[in-house]
Amino acid sequence: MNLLETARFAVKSLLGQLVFIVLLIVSVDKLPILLGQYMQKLQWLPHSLLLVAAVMSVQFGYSRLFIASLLLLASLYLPAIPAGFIDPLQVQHFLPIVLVTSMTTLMWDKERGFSPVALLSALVLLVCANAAVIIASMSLHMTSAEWLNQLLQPPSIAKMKFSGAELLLLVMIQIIGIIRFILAPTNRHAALMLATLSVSGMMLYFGMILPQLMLSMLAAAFCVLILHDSYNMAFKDELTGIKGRRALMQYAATLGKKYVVVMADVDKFKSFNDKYGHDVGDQVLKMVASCVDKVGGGGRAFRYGGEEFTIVFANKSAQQAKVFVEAVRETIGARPFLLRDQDRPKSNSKQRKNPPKKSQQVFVTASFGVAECGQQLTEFDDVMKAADGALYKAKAAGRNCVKLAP
Ligand SMILES: Nc1nc2c(ncn2[C@@H]2O[C@H](COP(=O)(O)OP(=O)(O)OP(=O)(O)O)[C@@H](O)[C@H]2O)c(=O)[nH]1
Repeated sequence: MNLLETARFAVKSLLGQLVFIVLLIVSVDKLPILLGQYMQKLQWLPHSLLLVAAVMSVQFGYSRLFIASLLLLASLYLPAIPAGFIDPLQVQHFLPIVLVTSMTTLMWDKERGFSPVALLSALVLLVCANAAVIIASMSLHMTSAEWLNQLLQPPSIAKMKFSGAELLLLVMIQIIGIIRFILAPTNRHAALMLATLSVSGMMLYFGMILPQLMLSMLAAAFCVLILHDSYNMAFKDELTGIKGRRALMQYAATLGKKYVVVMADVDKFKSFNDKYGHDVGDQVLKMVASCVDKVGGGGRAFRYGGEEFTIVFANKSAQQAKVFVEAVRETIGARPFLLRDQDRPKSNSKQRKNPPKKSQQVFVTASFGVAECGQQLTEFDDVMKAADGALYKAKAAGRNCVKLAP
C-alpha cells in the first residue's frame, strides 16, 4: 500500500471502529432490556466467542490476538476470584487499566509465534509494561493528585471513579496505541485498538465492570477481522494489494458469453530491475497496479503474476474495451516515478548496478493484448491465450501500445 492508500485504510478503519464503539454503547445499554431473561441464558456467549477468536488466532499464527483473546477471557473470570485471595475492588479498579495497557503493548510488539519461550517473553513484556503503568499511576496519584484531578475530570455521564492521574495515563496509552495503528493500520492492529477503545469507552460509561455483551461483540469483531485477513491472503496479491490470480479464476467462472480479457505486461522490466534494483522494481509494480486497478468501463483488474496484469471487462466488445485500456496505457506512461533516497538499494545490496541520482524521475510503459470471447474463443483459457498472443504482437510492434487479437 502506498502512503495515500494506507491513510485511506487507516481513516476507514478508524471510522469503522468509531461506529463499532457507538453501536457497542447503545446495544450494551439497550439489549439486556430487550432480551430480558434470554440474557441469563447467553452467559456462555462471550466465553465461546473468545475461545473461537483464540483458536482462529492460533490457526493464523497471530500470537498477539491469541494473547489478547486470552486476556479478555481471563477478565471474565477475575471477578469470580474469592474475596480473601485478592481484593475484588482492586481487581475492578485495575482490570481496565491492565487491559488497555496490555492491548497497546501488544500493538507495539511483534508476532512472536507460539513456542513456550515466545509466549513467556510476551508475558514478561506485558507484566513489565503493566507494572510500569500501575507504578506511574500510583506515584502520579500521590504527588500531584489535586491539580490533576481539577484539570482532568471524567465526563458527567461517566460512572467510574478514576483520578485525574489515571485518566491522564489512560489517554496517553490510547494515544500511543493510535500512533501505532496509524503507522501500521493492519487488521490485527485494528482488532487490538478496538479492544482498547471499547474497554475505555465501557469504563467511562459503565464503571469498572466490563459487560459480557461487550466482550462478546469484541470477540466477534476479532473473528471478523481475522476472516477478513484470510480473504485478503487468499484473493489479494500481497505486493500490490490488488486482486490476484485466484480471484481472477473465481471471477472467470461467473462470466457469461460476452466479455473481454486484457493481458498487460510492463515493458523491459528486467532491465529496469537490473538498473535500479528489485526493491524499486517492486515500487513500480505497485504504481502500475494502482493505475490498472483504476481502469474505467467496469473493468476488473488482477495481478496475473510477476510483471503481468489481467483486466476483464464483462459485457463489452474488444473495441469498446480498447478505449479504456488505451487510457490506462497513457496513464502509466505519463506517471513519473520518483526515486527518493529511501528507494535506493542499500550500498551493500547485490542488486545495485546503477543507483539513481537523488530524486530522479523515471518512467515505465506497458503493452496490452486484448481478446474477446466469441464464436472462435468460447473458453476463458482460450480467450486468455489469444490476449497473450495479442500482447506478444504489441511487444513486437515496439511496446507501449494496445493490440487486438484477430
Ligand atoms: N521487482 C520485481 N520484479 C519482478 C517481479 N516479478 C517478476 N519480476 C521481474 O520481471 C522481469 C520480467 O522480465 P521479462 O519477462 O524478461 O520481460 P521484460 O524485461 O519486461 O521485457 P519485455 O516483456 O519483452 O518488455 C524479470 O526480471 C523478473 O525478475 C516482482 O514481483 N518484483
